[in-house]
Amino acid sequence: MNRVWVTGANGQLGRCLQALKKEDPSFCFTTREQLDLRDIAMVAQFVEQNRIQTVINCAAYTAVDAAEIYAEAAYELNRDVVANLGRICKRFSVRLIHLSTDYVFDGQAYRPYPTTAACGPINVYGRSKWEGEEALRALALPNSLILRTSWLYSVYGSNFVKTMLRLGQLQEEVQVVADQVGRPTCAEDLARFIVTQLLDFESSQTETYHYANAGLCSWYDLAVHIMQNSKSACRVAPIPASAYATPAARPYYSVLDTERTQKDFKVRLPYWNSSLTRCISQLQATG
Ligand SMILES: NC(=O)C1=CN([C@@H]2O[C@H](COP(=O)(O)OP(=O)(O)OC[C@H]3O[C@@H](n4cnc5c(N)ncnc54)[C@H](OP(=O)(O)O)[C@@H]3O)[C@@H](O)[C@H]2O)C=CC1
Ligand SMILES: Cc1cn([C@H]2C[C@H](O)[C@@H](COP(=O)(O)OP(=O)(O)O[C@H]3O[C@@H](C)C(=O)[C@@H](O)[C@H]3O)O2)c(=O)[nH]c1=O
Repeated sequence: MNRVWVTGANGQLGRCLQALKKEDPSFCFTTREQLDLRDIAMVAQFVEQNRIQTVINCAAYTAVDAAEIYAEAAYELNRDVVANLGRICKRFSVRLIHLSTDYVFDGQAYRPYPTTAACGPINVYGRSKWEGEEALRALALPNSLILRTSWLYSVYGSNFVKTMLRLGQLQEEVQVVADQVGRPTCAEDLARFIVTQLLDFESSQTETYHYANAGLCSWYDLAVHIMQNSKSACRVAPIPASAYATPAARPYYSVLDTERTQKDFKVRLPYWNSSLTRCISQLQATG
């Protein structure tokens, strides 16, 4: 039995993985309250005592704007904790599936970023995630991978889709940035990909893959789709990022090239708009 440990179990992806695997006795899930990953001794003990063979690290500091102010906390979780987790995985010969982000890129490209493209994060969150990636690559963990994804949403937690649904009920108009483009990704699709494709992944070192839903759009396009699908009368007005001040800069173009993933795992990636329509229906059905 492959003993799998999912960290960040209360997060969006963690909860999607729970929805798929909670009843599977080979899986265990921990929240921050149950096991704070900053406690290295506890992490090592947990891995050893539970004879963990695979870790899916969904825990992260994901508050992009807050990271600009609380940079230390972001680096602690996204870089230092990841490096420690990697060392523990190496010591106990554990496979690590680590999640990362499109925000490791600078957004100046004009075609999708392959996994081999140079990174150049433009905010603290992106830099802290990238430094976490680099720490893992330096460890060269066998059978392990860094899985970058982008613009995650789900029925759980807070995300752009749920924010727009809420604003769509409250406001007559919402202004949304139209010059930042990416690939919205349904966390449920991602969770399914992880459990069906990655648990017996083999490699001699830590590999990098991209998983995102197919197609691409701007935040504005995404908001329009959300309002239309939820039958909201709220107007969506396109604005440039320069007109929407945020503490963190966001990349203009952070489209992940998923070709390597499609080729190596022989998978087709669902289109962002069909997965999004399904998620909106789920959210509306549950009120
Ligand atoms: N959200 C997105 O749009 C994207 C996310 N990603 C990456 O995907 C992964 C999953 O993201 P997502 O599910 O959205 O993230 P969430 O922010 O929803 O979940 C992260 C989880 O990490 C937990 N956590 C925070 N600090 C600690 C700690 N010290 N010890 C243990 N757990 C801790 C949080 O616990 P608590 O609930 O108690 O705060 C939270 O449940 C992350 O690596 C993220 O960087 C990549 C691209 C896009
Ligand atoms: C709420 C709102 C946001 N925006 C803009 C701000 C920003 O440019 C863009 C997205 O804003 P958010 O803060 O929701 O999304 P953000 O936190 O930037 O999302 C990112 O999260 C991290 C964790 C990732 O890894 C990324 O892949 C990405 O998903 O939309 C508007 O233009 N109008 C609005 O009313």
